[in-house]
Amino acid sequence: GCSWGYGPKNGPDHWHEMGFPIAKEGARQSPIEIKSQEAKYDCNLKPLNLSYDPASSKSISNTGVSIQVDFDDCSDRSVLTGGPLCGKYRLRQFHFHWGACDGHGSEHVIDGKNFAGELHLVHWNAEKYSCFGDAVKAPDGLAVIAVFLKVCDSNPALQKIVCSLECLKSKDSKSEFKDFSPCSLLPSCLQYYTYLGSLTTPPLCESVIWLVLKEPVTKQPLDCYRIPGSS
Ligand SMILES: CN[C@H]1CN(c2cccc(OC)c2)S(=O)(=O)c2sc(S(N)(=O)=O)cc21
Ligand SMILES: [Zn+2]
Repeated sequence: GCSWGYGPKNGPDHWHEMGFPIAKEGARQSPIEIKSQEAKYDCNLKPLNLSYDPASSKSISNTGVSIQVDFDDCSDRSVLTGGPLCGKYRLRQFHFHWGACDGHGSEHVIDGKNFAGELHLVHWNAEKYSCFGDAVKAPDGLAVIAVFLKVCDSNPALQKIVCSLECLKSKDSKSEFKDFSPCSLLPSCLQYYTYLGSLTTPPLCESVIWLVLKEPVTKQPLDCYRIPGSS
């Protein structure tokens, strides 16, 4: 069909001919390969400051291309400030990218290293833009924290997410997902690389300030959950 995904006929190499020319013509397309030796230290950058209210988590859903947890972003309940950011960015959702095997799955690559998966925490600049739809079209509209995921035997924080996958086997299924603190998914060290990029999926808008954490977290195998309809 006409919907994009990650298969041989609808994957990233086809997105430019599926209505998203920016995939080929864009100036700041993500993901990128980060070469740590080429990164420059910037003394003007501040530490990331996360203030998340677990009560603002709402639901978990199978979007057909990912597993996503949505948050109440009608007020400043869960916000990101600091780093390179001007103003407060509200947490809207987090979601995952992973592969069919543990050797690959992350979108960003650091010094040639692929990780088993990657967690994205998506925030939008609610100080400057009146709604998410406006922010996603602006060059400083979104800030996404990327966290690399490694395979391990167990990760209690992820356990709650994996357990809820049982009833999310079909595309567009959704269930309630309350009192979850995204901080539990983050590594202890919040050192990061930052660059100006885009959404890594259609519509590939060039509106993301990327914050890629240097330290990965460990996750249990998610590859037993293939997202239906994504290939
Ligand atoms: C399907 N995936 C995207 C969904 N989005 C979306 C939803 C509605 C409208 C819209 O543009 C008008 C974009 S999104 O902005 O939440 C994000 S963030 C992101 S990633 N992997 O770069 O972190 C991918 C997507
Ligand atoms: Zn993502």
